Amino acid sequence: MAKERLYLFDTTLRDGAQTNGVDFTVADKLKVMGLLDGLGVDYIEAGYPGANPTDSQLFAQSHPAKARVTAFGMTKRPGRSAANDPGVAALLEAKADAICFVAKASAYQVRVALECSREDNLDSIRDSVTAAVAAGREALVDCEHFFDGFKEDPDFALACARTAFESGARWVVLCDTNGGTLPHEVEEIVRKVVAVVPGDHVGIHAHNDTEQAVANSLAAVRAGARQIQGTLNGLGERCGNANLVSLIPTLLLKADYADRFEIGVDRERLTHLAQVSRTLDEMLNRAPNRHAPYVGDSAFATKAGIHASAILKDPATYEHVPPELVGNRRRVMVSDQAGKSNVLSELERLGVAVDKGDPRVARLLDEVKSREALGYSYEAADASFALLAKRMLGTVPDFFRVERFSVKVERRFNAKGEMTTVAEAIVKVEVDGEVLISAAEGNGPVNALDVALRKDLGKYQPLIGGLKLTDYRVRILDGGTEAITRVLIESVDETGDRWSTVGVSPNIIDASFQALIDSITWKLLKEGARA
Ligand SMILES: CC(=O)SCCNC(=O)CCNC(=O)[C@H](O)C(C)(C)COP(=O)(O)OP(=O)(O)OC[C@H]1O[C@@H](n2cnc3c(N)ncnc32)[C@H](O)[C@@H]1OP(=O)(O)O
Ligand SMILES: CC(=O)C(=O)O
Repeated sequence: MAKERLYLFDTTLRDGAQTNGVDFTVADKLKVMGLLDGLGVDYIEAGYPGANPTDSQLFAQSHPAKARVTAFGMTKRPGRSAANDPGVAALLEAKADAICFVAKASAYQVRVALECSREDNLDSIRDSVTAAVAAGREALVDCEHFFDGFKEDPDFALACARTAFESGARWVVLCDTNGGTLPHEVEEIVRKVVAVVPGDHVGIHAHNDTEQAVANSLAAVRAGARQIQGTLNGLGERCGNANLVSLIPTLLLKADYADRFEIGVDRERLTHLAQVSRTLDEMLNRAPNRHAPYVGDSAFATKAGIHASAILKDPATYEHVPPELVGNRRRVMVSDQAGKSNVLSELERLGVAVDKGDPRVARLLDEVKSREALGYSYEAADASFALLAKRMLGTVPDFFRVERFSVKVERRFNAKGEMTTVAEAIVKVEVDGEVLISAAEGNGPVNALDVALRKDLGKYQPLIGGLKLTDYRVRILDGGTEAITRVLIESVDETGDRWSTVGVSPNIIDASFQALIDSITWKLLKEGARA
């Protein structure tokens, strides 16, 4: 049986731009358009020409893309014709393949927000769509508040949808604008709409206010809608829009959808999905959601020993799809929830071949569990675990020995007479029988200690030149005076490799020192340094 075509409409650059804290530049938008086009979405809603200088500038140039570049804006205002409406004029002038008009589809919204009559609203839809089609553009109508409007007055909501379709709109998009509609309601209402407007002209635009935007989009498809609007990483107003990064793999990998529908994204492009998702987060300076379905760091990670044991026999035992299909990877972590299988898997990743029956595996696992009881966390500190494992297997040389360190924090007047806080550290290390003393200042005690430690490591100095600290996290594990501090440090080197190390102590400087020493030692081991 021939598959039906399902269209993907991305609004990362329009509804996504309405996300609290998100602010795209023209350059950002062009980059995201490239990512989306590479992925294979059908429509890219790039912004709202006339609403702000960024979007006006963006739509002043044409965009050679396989996807249909779409300009968003409202229908003409009541009381004037489309030909006399500056908002509609900006849309018609925009260099775009398609125009998506937003129009109210709720009698209540028409009365309260637009303060016009129902007939005026229908006229705005009719006149605006007709003008866009006459100008040779593909027209879409986002029927705002459609589901709430339908519950209140189905005839008026349907009249809005029908007017859009009969005026020439290629797509009539049903919007759950306030995001409160549930999947069973969406399914029921969309079935009624497709009896009036053919399903291959109906789209769904779901918001995530009850965390069901993805489920609502799938419900609409089951009921007959054939366009899904959504955003990368679920960006969007308030709680966001339907997340295309979750929807795309579901449509391609789950039989109920994959067997019936074809989308513009193919299995090869799907392998870039995790990268696309991370690139957007990086551009927006947002920490990626570790628990994001399909693409998050934890999406295919397991801590539990029982799971790890089965995964090593066959990954399908605990994975709903293979991670490589979406460009993600499997992670088997070592922690206090682990069994020997977790340790073996991690050792294999580190290139260490050990037999499951080797008593050192059980000893290493016991050591990890006792240390985790003291506050260490190895699942978040891959390099510290690797060092612990390699030490127990006897393969870590003593590259250097820190004989002593001191750190001083002083608040004093500087030369300009301003009060400043200065941190200074002195470190005495022995490398190959040679004693080296380094002193450094820093913007805080840990920074001063880090700089002093890495200032002179004798013969190893050329190997650690590109090492940098990129993240420093502190967690106090017990309250009160018995508090234990856990420090997690992330480091990066000149090759872009990243690793994390951990230190635990009642004293924050001491905990930081342990994590710093592990980081340097891991770098030397990675470089193949010899003692
Ligand atoms: C559900 C959604 O996400 S819809 C998308 C919403 N996105 C945005 O609003 C982002 C971009 N918007 C903007 O930059 C500005 O709102 C602009 C430039 C579009 C308009 O700005 P202003 O002219 O100052 O109007 P303002 O934003 O205060 O109010 C919106 C006006 O549009 C009217 N309006 C709202 N929807 C529609 C519609 N579908 N058709 C016609 N008019 C509409 C409102 O009634 C209101 O009219 P009023 O000024 O007579 O009260
Ligand atoms: C159009 C739109 O973004 C909405 O109704 O949610």
